[in-house]
Amino acid sequence: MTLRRASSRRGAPHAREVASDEAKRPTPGQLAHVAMLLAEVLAFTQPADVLLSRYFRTHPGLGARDRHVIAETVFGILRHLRFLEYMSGSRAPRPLLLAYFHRIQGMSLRGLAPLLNAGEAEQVAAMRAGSSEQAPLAVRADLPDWVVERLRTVLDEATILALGRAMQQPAPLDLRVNTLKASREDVRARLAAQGLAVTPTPFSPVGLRLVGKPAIQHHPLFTAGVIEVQDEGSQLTGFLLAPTRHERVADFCAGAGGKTLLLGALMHSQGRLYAFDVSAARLAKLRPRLARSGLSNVYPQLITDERDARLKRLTGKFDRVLVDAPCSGLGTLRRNPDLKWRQTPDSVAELTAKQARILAAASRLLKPAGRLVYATCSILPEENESIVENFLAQHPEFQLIPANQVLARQHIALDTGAYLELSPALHATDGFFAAVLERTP
Ligand SMILES: C[S@@+](CC[C@H](N)C(=O)[O-])C[C@H]1O[C@@H](n2cnc3c(N)ncnc32)[C@H](O)[C@@H]1O
Repeated sequence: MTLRRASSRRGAPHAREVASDEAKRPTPGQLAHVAMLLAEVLAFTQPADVLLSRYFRTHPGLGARDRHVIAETVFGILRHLRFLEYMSGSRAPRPLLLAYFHRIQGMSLRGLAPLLNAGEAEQVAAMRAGSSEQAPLAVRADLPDWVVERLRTVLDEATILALGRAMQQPAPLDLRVNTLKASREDVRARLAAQGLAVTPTPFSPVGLRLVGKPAIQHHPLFTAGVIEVQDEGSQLTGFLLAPTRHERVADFCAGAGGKTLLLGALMHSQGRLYAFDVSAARLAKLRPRLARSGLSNVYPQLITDERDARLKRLTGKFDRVLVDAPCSGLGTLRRNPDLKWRQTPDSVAELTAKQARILAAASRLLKPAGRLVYATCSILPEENESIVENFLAQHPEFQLIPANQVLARQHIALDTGAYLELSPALHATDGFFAAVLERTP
């Protein structure tokens, strides 16, 4: 409404609006693909990015522009699903995507008209009138009710709303510079000289942040192992563990090795760094990254689970252990907006039991005075501080070392208190949690 009045005053009724609607308007073909893909995605049986890749493989005729529009629209709808459902009163693909173009993309009814089927103009007109101002907090924050309930135990309403809204924004692309191969400043200067908008990350001393989403995977700096893609929050776990040369270090849940590579570089490729994981497929992805990185101190180890006999033989042998625990991933909604609808209270209950078992098993690897870092990319208190508090209650031989002090010793000016707790609303990182624990000497 406001936009219309403003246009009329400038004496060119709707001209800008029409031009902008035309730029935003998908083709009927693109819209049909979005509706088909959305029907699969909204079943929430598999991750949205997996379904998206499969859809593009089975529709090879789609051009780059089509793929871009389809992917952006599906992810845009997932980011705003709760609000769109509230506005359209439906979870069917067609009303959701019309609500998305009208209420999120700001397309007018007139702009949408060429795409509408019979009866849909009335539906869209009804959506225009609706407001979410009076809606429950969970709708305004675009989060499931059960997540909001749990957040309410530790956060006030305004913080939950800010968090939910920040999670709706796409994440920037954070890079980690492999300091074995180059300095952050050198890499920044090279990327800037190529016209990329790049700035140093505010907290991690080895991070760079890129605006937009340039395809960095084929960049010579990437293929030469000088840069890796890694969120700034993840980078900071390395600085909490702070491994030094000549130590024996374990990355207990190494996966494809995002944090392993950073730890190896902080150790200057010296000492011994064991990368444990239960997934052969994930450890296999670590191999080419290791080859690019130039690290020679990393030993990938496939284990059956946290009770593997090999781990028993290593009891009391490590100086530092990182537990980057399997978690709900609810801190990564900027990248994986479908996760908020794929996780449930039951799946989180299973995860918390596993997290407690893994943390207890990993702690047994430490020498006296050894350091343990427990980290998740979750925002739920039960996966974070509750796990740590229960662990400390059952393991009096460990104590909590304030994360802000550990970071300050490394000249990282980031004070979120005794725990590292990052939020996209405050720190422009994923939602992230980490605690530093030390075994008494
Ligand atoms: C959050 S991901 C790790 C991500 C990885 N650290 C990185 O930075 O790329 C959690 C990992 O824990 C592994 N995992 C699950 N159960 C485990 C267990 N019982 N012991 C060790 N690792 C486990 C999963 O296979 C998964 O790779």
